[in-house]
Amino acid sequence: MEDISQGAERVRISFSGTAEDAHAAVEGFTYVCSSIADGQIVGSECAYDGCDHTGLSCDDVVCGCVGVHGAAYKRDGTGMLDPSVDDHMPIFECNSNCSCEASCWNRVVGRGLRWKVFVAKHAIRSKGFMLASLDFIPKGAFVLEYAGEIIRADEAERRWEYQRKLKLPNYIICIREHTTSRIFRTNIDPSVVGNAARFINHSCEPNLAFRTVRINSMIPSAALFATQDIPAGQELTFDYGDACLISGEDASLDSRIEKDDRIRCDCGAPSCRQFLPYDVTL
Ligand SMILES: C[S@@+](CC[C@H](N)C(=O)[O-])C[C@H]1O[C@@H](n2cnc3c(N)ncnc32)[C@H](O)[C@@H]1O
Repeated sequence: MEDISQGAERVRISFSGTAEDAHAAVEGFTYVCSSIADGQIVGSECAYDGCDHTGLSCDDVVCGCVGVHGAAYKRDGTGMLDPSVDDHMPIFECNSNCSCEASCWNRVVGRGLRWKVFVAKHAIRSKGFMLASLDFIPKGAFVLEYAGEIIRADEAERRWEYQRKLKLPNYIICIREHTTSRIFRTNIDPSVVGNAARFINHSCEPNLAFRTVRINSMIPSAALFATQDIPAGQELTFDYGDACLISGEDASLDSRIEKDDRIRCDCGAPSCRQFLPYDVTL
């Protein structure tokens, strides 16, 4: 096992395999625990007000954060998503301006990785590396952020075109949040600067799903939560078509692309859609 994590990650991320495999996995990328945005991205400097009740736990009667934005987590301090809350709603966690305790139940993604995960070569060669869990992870738990460079749409398109021409693996995801009046789009590229989430493969029947979580700025963290109980040793997957946080929209994307550009999906799920979802807007 070779450690590829950055010191600030709360749980060690290790690689199982040969030293050569470990080297190949981490070659050419820098480890970060959460996404980084350059100065051109609007909102990266915008910290919002925190709550003010030193030493107390937050509840929606006294907490400004939860009172304004609503609560998504159970209040029992386990960090689990509350299943009764609409899973399309963005999450606002207590942030660095809040005076509540570090153990506040509304701080989950902000506290970082809690489970042990590892990178390994996938048994199916075409899938390259994969990420799997060393721990049992319960349904509703935060697993890890999809961290990388936050880039503008034109830069995402340029990078994607480059990767497509060279037939390189695609790591860029575009998260879309739909409101009644507009769509907020966040492009994340972990190709060169990223964390262990860049090793997560697609599955048409995944065990993780995205939620957008705002902590210290209006730029969301793309946080992956367990959608089912995940036994220790199981591969972690998400649906590449689900980065769009509105149900159903990705279904139309496959029919609008060139046949040559499609990557055959080897997820092996009974409902496999045969090709990896593809975002034509990149
Ligand atoms: C975000 S990367 C995932 C990590 C990648 N396997 C690696 O070795 O770094 C996405 C790439 O992994 C491969 N991939 C992911 N899921 C796959 C699947 N279900 N079937 C086949 N290839 C897959 C494709 O090459 C895709 O472009």
